[in-house]
Amino acid sequence: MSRPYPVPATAVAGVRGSRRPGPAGVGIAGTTRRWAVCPSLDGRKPRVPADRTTASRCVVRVPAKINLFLAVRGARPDGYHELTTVLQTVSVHDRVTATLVGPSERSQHPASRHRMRLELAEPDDEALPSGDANLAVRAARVLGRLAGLAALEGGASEGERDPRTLLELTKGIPVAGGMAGGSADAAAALVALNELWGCGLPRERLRDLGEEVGSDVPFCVIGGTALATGRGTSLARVLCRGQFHWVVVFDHEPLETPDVYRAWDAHCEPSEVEPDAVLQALRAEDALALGAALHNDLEPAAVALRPALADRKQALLDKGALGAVLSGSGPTLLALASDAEHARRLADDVRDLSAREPVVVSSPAGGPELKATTSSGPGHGRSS
Ligand SMILES: C[C@@](CO)(OP(=O)(O)O)[C@H](O)COP(=O)(O)OP(=O)(O)OC[C@H]1O[C@@H](n2ccc(N)nc2=O)[C@H](O)[C@@H]1O
Ligand SMILES: Nc1ncnc2c1ncn2[C@@H]1O[C@H](COP(=O)(O)OP(=O)(O)O)[C@@H](O)[C@H]1O
Repeated sequence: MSRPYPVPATAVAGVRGSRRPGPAGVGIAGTTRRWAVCPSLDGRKPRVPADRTTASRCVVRVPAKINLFLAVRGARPDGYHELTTVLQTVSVHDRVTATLVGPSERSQHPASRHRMRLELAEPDDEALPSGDANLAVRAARVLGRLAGLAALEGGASEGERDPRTLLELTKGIPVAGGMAGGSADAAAALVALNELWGCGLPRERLRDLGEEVGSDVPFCVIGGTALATGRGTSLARVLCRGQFHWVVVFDHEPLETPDVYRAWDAHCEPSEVEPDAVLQALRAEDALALGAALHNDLEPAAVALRPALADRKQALLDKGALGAVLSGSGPTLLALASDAEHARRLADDVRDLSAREPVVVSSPAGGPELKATTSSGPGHGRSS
């Protein structure tokens, strides 16, 4: 059993101000928009923009993440673990579509956005949780609370004809695979609904809100490459030159993140390894050096739960990967190739390692992207 990691009071105190409305006269976006004060369920008076939002449908494409380096410094008193990790987005994507549904003259009226039900479309993957257990729905509630969307809180309906916000998820990222699929959907939901509901929050503010939903969500909101500390939510951007090419090897069964951290508690000790070699390799666009520097302290914990992962990782190295590492809490494994062509050959060579076909991806892959906005309301009705 490892010793608890001493955490400064500020680190466990909660989200930086995100539950509080801004000071009088300052909107949540910190801009000079006009604001209307709306009642919220818990008596606070968050502010929402009183502008006329015209979007009726927003589609956001969001990439998965991998951990190029992950050191666990110890268990914290709040149930999390203190980390140092280098995160990067990769070209495996989910898509989140947010649509205003209902009688058009009502759902398109700005006031309707203040009292609206939230619905998650039937997921196409049965491994996906429905309702509030889904991280995209949780993210929507966090933003809805800040924006004063009272009906989102209780989900109360005044009837089928009420306008509502429909969230639809199209999954490309494996569920519970260590690639932050749920967190990516939460990040995409924040970006899509920020647009759909006309909140006008800057990306940095959405990033801070993400902390209320999960440790990986703030990174998924900004994307790219970052060094994260604390429970994974204190982020600093990292310079990465060029692109890296990977083979992603999936597993047939998911691994749940809390189980892997519990296995770390049982089997591992805090480590002092630092990410300097990874950071240097990213700056230098040096795949060989990056392969040698890949590191994940959660690997022995995941292997304790799923012993076959050790042999699979060794097989990737034997087949010529520059390096191989568990993605986050696993069970997905990442094999680094020297270029795109090497990645394709490697993927062919490791086809037999798991039941699901390996995929070739590149990194970094940017952040959540607003792919389409369908406009409605006076003078609109077009897609962009
Ligand atoms: C391991 C990592 C590495 O990036 O990613 P995944 O493999 O899950 O993608 C993260 O630390 C996972 O982040 P995320 O999946 O967002 O975790 P959260 O929802 O915040 O927490 C789920 C549970 O994981 C454990 N947890 C998570 C983060 C952390 N720093 N310490 C922890 O001990 C806690 O038991 C927590 O209750
Ligand atoms: N939209 C979602 N997509 C995937 N998983 C989700 C989602 N919402 C909630 N989850 C749950 O979150 C947990 C972690 O899933 P995910 O983020 O995909 O993996 P990981 O934490 O391993 O990166 C799983 O138990 C999954 O059921």
